[in-house]
Amino acid sequence: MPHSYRPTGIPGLTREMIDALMAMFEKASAGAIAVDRESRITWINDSYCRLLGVREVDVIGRPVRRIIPHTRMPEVVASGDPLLLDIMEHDGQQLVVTRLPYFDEGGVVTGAIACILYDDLQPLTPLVARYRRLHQDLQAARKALARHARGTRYSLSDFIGASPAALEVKRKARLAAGREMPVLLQGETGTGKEVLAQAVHAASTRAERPFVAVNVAAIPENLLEAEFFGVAAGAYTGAGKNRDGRFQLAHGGTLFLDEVGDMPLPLQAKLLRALQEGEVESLGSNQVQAVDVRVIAATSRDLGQMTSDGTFRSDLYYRLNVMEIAVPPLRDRLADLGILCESLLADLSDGPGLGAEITDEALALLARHHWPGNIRELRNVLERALTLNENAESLDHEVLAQVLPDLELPAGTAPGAADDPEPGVPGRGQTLAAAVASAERAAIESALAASRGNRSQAARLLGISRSVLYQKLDRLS
Ligand SMILES: Nc1ncnc2c1ncn2[C@@H]1O[C@H](COP(=O)(O)OP(=O)(O)OP(=O)(O)O)[C@@H](O)[C@H]1O
Repeated sequence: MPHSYRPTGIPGLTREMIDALMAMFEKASAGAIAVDRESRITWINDSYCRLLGVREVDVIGRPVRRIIPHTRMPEVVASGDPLLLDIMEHDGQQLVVTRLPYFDEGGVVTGAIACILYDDLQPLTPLVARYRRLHQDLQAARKALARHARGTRYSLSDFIGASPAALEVKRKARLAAGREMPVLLQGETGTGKEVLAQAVHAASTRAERPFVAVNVAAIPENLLEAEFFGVAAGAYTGAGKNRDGRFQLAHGGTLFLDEVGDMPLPLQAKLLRALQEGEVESLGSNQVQAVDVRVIAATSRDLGQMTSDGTFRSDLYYRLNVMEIAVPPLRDRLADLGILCESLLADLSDGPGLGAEITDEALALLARHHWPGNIRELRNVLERALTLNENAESLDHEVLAQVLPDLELPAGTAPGAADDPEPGVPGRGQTLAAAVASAERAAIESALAASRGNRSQAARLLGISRSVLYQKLDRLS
């Protein structure tokens, strides 16, 4: 066997030094053993003999592996490197061991010594438990980082709900994740379409690739094409270099087309071509680029009706609608109100078990609201209630009655309303910015309620463009 050398200048332990340490090993360890350069046993103490169930005379001179099959002493002899801490299995028992090589005067490995630090892992339980916890935290942090890197925050467990309607949505989402087909998510604003799109991506084989979201309604019409397909250098004044569109950015991954029903007809034709051919052409370029993109589209509008009206291409509709997931409005799954509130309150207070609970009367009050803004609106309502009720342990119906837009509640159901500010009217002690934000929020929610969640109509009622309404909704969520 080739013998290892200690690099010159770095003294190793000599047999003499080991002999001096032997007495300590004898006493402190649950067993100690030494081997020569051929990994034959040269010395073994009584406690190790007892542990192995052998007699010293029977093992001296024998290859150590014959007596202790899982020992790594031969490795230490061969490499000259110590194995300071290791767990070795022997006869179903786990032993914590340390192994050190020793050297002659010339720095050549002449053997190794091993001793058992613990023959019972019990004293190490707190350490092992701590290690496990740290390991789990590390895994969770790695996952969160990976999600962040690929642009998703949600997985399927973030779609909260246990009602039959919610379970059906999750079942379909799981099915969609296992296939490559396009998915169309149909549902009102704030029902969780983006949560689902991200969850489908995160559970699909494309999970490690990009997730790129584009809200068609939020982008001014004249910029949509460049946003989707990119711009070639010199395409127009100011286009200094090539700029990738969302399609190119999503290559290999998933493109989430939110509010696809708001796409102008000419762009629908280009989108259809990109999906059919798997290639795109940047604005101002005459070259096509191959793209491999899975599309998940979402809409709050009735695309079927739009195809009959001629405002949405039926060929594109069939292309996108290979698998449809109808996401129910909150009012149709009120059974989920309790767990939704629990989860949203935990989220708003930075962790489960922290923050306020919600009383049964408060839940009953919430169940009477129509929820035009769905879960986004529920989240906002709870957030405002928490602000009003900062130090209380539970949110009761009185607090919630103050923050629910009264439009959607029968008259007289807001106890204490006489003392409260009108919706949209600043409360005492509010800053101007907070008062303006709260008035704006109330106006938007009222408009959404009046238009039953139809955002184009709500934007008209508010006298703003759809894209401005979307920007405001984004800031509110
Ligand atoms: N089932 C759910 N469980 C927990 N949170 C949800 C759920 N659905 C929606 N949310 C929360 O509600 C907010 C709105 O969700 P999301 O953006 O996915 O809705 P959307 O249907 O895409 O809305 P829009 O059509 O207006 O873009 C987010 O804060 C999201 O976390």
